[in-house]
Amino acid sequence: MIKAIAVDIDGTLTDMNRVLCPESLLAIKRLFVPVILSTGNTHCFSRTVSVILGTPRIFIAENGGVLSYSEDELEILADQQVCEDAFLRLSEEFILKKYDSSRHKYRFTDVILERNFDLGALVRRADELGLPVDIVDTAFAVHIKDRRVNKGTGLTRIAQHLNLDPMDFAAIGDSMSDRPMFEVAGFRASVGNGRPGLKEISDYVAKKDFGAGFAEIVDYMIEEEMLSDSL
Ligand SMILES: O=C(O)COP(=O)(O)O
Ligand SMILES: [Mg+2]
Repeated sequence: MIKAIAVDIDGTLTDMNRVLCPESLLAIKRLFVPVILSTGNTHCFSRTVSVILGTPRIFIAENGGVLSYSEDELEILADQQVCEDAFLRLSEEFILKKYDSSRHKYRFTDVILERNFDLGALVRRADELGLPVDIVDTAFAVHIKDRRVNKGTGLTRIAQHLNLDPMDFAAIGDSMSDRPMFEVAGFRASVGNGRPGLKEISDYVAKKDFGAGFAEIVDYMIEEEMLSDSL
């Protein structure tokens, strides 16, 4: 039985403009298991989203670099300096622009870039140089992140905190940054707009995109009686 849900924000609960889909809110209201947000966004953004959606203050931010356990308890699990060093090294060869650099001060563990360069070439070069980072494209931004964390390590730690097993979770998402949490969860579902590399390891692929796809997945799990009614 599924005892909790880990859900991505951008491209899963929102549309491509990062606007919340009304279907997402209605679907969250239909759910009777905890909904844990799992996102590449900052902890401040994620916290605000959790307030307006009415989900727990337990969530995964910065792709597992930052975890929140309560209103005021954060855990920082990655080293932003390794990402800054990688950014500087790669900037010697590529014209890279930090995404929304004025708001970068709210990020604790990664560096995010605008998607205005040859991503494949950047990833290859980072590998050649042996930089200790992952470069992940979420379709919204490109993240340079500490290799030691991802949404899967985040989900494993959050599950421990809740006295659950990661297999007790359903994971729902759209991009390759969701793949590590799909690899540890007990049930995985992609929205229709999800990346092929995520869909291929999904147990259920929604026909619909964005929030309508998320709602379709929630309805499927309820109809199939996959959700536990006691935590
Ligand atoms: O931070 C991003 O680039 C995308 O965020 P997401 O993980 O909620 O899709
Ligand atoms: Mg996403």
